[in-house]
Amino acid sequence: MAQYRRAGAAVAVIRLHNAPVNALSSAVVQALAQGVKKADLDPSVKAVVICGANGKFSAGADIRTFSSLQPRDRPALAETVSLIERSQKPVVAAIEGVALGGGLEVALGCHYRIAHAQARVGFPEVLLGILPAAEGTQRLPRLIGIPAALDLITTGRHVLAAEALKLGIIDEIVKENTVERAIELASKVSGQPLGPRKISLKPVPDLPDMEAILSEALVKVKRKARGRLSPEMCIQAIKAAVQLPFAEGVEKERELFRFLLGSGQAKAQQYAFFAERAVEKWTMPSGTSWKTASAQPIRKAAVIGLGTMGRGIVTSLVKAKMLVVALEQDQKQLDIGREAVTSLLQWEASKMQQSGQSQDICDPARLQFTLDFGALRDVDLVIEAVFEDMALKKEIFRKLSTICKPEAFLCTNTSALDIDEIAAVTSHPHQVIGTHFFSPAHVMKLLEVIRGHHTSPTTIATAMSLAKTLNKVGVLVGNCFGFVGNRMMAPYVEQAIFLLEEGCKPEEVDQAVEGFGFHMGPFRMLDLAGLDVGWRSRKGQGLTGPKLAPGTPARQRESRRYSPLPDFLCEQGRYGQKAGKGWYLYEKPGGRTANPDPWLYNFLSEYRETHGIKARFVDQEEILERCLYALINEGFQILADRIASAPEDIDVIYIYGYGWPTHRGGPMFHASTVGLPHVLSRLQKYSEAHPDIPKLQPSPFLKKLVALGSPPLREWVSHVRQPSSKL
Ligand SMILES: CC/C=C\C/C=C/C(=O)SCCNC(=O)CCNC(=O)[C@H](O)C(C)(C)COP(=O)(O)OP(=O)(O)OC[C@H]1O[C@@H](n2cnc3c(N)ncnc32)[C@H](O)[C@@H]1OP(=O)(O)O
Repeated sequence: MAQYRRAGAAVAVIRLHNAPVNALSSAVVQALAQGVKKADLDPSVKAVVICGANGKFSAGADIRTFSSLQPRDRPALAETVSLIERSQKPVVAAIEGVALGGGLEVALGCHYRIAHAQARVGFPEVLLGILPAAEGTQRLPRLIGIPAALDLITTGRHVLAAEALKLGIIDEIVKENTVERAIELASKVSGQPLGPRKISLKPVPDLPDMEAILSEALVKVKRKARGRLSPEMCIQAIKAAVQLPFAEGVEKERELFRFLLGSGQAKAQQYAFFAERAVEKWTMPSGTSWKTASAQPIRKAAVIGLGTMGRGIVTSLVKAKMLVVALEQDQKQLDIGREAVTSLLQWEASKMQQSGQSQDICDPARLQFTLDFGALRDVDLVIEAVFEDMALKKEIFRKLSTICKPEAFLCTNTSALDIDEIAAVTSHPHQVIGTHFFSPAHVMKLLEVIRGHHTSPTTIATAMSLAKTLNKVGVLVGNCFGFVGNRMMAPYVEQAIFLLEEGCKPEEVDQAVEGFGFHMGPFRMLDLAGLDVGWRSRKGQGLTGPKLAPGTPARQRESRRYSPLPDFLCEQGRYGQKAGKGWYLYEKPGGRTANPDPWLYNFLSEYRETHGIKARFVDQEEILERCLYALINEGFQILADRIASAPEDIDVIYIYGYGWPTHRGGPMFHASTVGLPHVLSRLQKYSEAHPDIPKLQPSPFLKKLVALGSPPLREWVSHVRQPSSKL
């Protein structure tokens, strides 16, 4: 838990030990405190070094134990940090790997801090719905001043050693032998006065406009937080550091921590933290899993199509230091794509420079632009990113199947199309897989990885490992129309549009959803994505356009309710932001400010009149419930169909791909929080009111879970019916 040893005659070294990240469990904290006391009592020890095993200082408090923390208790970690600072002998932190959260708080209790050049420090607690509660909100402002402390504590961002040195968090950077150098420093400073090294005794550096800085910070975090409490509480704690003596500031910090810990938000954010890690450990319905499948190395990759998606994918691959071949169909498109990728890479390089990272990502030698399919002969993996046209995709995969080396992995970037149909045209269907990137692909963290019927475990492992290499979260899902993300999105968008028919305005629906915490409501999202995308898909499905049977009622498709509203908008060229008009009006084509549009109000009134719909007032509760519960209901069906192997998969997809607010933990977590019987009863009510909307009819799996007494979320999949044996 914490090893105590002597280094040379006069230095004691305490090494934190709790694989894999030296989380500060109560046993580790206790052992650390014992080590510090032992060193203090031993007259032959003149100085102490604290370090971590396996090249990591510590990733902070053990998050798994938070649910059992008694909010009334003074955190033992805070006691220990204070004990370290009170030590009569100099204590030096030797930081390798990470010092995060409680790990950094331990380091701030030390009198000196040395870090390896690759080490990262930070206070990510805000991302877990809490705040640094081992006196971190009181020490950091004293050490680095209010503006920098506000930035680090309210964003949770990690900083590299170089930036930490600049900020004054650490005293020295070393390229190797961090612990040895710390031992040297400890020996050198032993006997020197410790008072000036105790951060708690320092005043917070004063600034003339302190009040204004704090108020501005509050306005900024409130605007960004979308209902998340922890950033605001972090500011209150930092304010206490400015206004109160250290001990009273610590009391305030504790009070705010207790409040946050007891809030549902902390639970949701911590669930999301572990869900993100759980999805890496994928399992197929056959039982094959990450444990047995091994990924193949990818050194050289190709991207076909340099539209918005392709450009982002190329940028991601180049950033991950791969060799990349970028292919287009004609010179003009290739030149446009090359220019766009170059400017994306320059932008990325400048961002990396600002954060002190090396920026050698733009090395042109690693990136080849071509019109020639022959250049794909030696690539390890191809990502096809042309637009959503099955015939085109099949033509490309047929070609790839003959040109690429037999062991190459063939990925299709699609948001809905059938992976098996694409794989069927190749000679190696087991090496074909869906990789659904989200736009912009070099920014968005989600990668939906879709296994086809024949996709091999090695192909899956390779695609999941690619996600990690690209610094994305890969989630493995099954093959069905829309997979997980878009399949659940469809009933949500459908409800939003039905609500317009019934009397809402787009901004009313968006406000309700944004008030819940989404970054964007459904109509702003549709305008951003482009209304023509859905229109093309509906035409493809024969729901509208030339394939629609003559005489089909305008608002009905196969006895189900259908709204032609988005089709009408597209017929008018209202494709959304890019056209300057869609569900909203924009200042110009490509403009970003969504303004309510009187034309649309008239259009909606006329539409209702034509179809004999009497507009009614719909309250916020109904708007939210119909949109969100329709989406959640589909999530239960997806679990029952084994398209997602666990609720965590769905939640991670929604948090990282669709802007579901993290402090609500994802749709399935949200359902478990509001209670499955509640979700069921609301769906029953709405489906009775709208019997022609099948997506409001409660999923049989949801009903089953309620009948079973609503077991906790982690038990849900054990109640999914196993496919019947073929024997
Ligand atoms: C009592 C309260 C008093 C004071 C307040 C202090 C609060 C805190 O300190 S809260 C914790 C703050 N720290 C963090 O938020 C860091 C969280 N961890 C990470 O960001 C990353 O894990 C990492 C950067 C440290 C390492 O990343 P990577 O190498 O990609 O590994 P993984 O993320 O897959 O993690 C490996 C493994 O470790 C588990 N884990 C990581 N951190 C913690 C932790 N703080 N507590 C418990 N467990 C942790 C993680 O879940 C992985 O395990 P599983 O694969 O089994 O899930």
